[in-house]
Amino acid sequence: MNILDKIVIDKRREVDLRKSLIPIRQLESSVLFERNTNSLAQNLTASKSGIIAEHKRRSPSKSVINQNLNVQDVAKGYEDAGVCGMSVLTDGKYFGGSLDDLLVARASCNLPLLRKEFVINEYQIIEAKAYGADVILLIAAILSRDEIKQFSELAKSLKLDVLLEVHNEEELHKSIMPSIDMLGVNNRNLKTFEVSLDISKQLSQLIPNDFVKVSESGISSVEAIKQLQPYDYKGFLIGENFMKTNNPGASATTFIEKLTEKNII
Ligand SMILES: O=C(O)c1ccccc1NCC(=O)[C@H](O)[C@H](O)COP(=O)(O)O
Repeated sequence: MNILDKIVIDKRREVDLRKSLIPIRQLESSVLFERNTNSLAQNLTASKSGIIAEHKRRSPSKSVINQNLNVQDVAKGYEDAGVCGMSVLTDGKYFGGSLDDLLVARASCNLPLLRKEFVINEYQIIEAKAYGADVILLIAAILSRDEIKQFSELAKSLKLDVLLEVHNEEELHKSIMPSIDMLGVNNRNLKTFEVSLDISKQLSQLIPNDFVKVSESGISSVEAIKQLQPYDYKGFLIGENFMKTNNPGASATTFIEKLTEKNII
């Protein structure tokens, strides 16, 4: 069994447990549920750098990345760096994240926040809103077309942006629908962990222009952004490259400065 299948099996158990502990009506009565959300898609369209910076302690492909930081400092640092949005991993077992991380990030900055999660149930979308997210991730590899439609329409009804993630042509074709705001191409194969920017390059021409294009994973230099820009990507999701340093915010600042110095943006 590949890692993605394992994550989904664990996630189904986890969501059933969470549902039994905190009913939907309780999530819907939280203060943050009433909050006006910020659009990441709009920020990316207006931005030059397009950086979405991630909070990621560990991952199945790299094991430990950084366990010594606090979410508040990371969120403030990313905001000061001028990134367009922040991605917060909320999976505990495989990434060391939590919904509390999302809550702390929400309290620490005004950036649009992406709940980076393996969404397999509507409940997780209501949770995302209740814990301060502005955007949800839907991963085509683990969802049917009907689920993508149902989940993205629910997210839109809650005024959340939807980032739909694909890794190949088949996933892309099953996912195109009006309730998606951004199409993310993951350069990492989530089953084998192989990473290649060529995936973003190959799939870009198949993505209709009505979607904001985001390239995700394996971006570790400004040269990678330079390579991807001709393919019309407006967003670049970067995790490990910032999180492996002692100060991810400073690292994001330097990265954006380099993009300007080298006339990439
Ligand atoms: O990062 C992993 O090892 C991973 C494994 C299995 C499923 C998802 C995984 N990562 C989620 C992500 O999409 C990345 O955290 C994100 O794109 C940032 O990637 P990177 O800049 O390479 O840290």
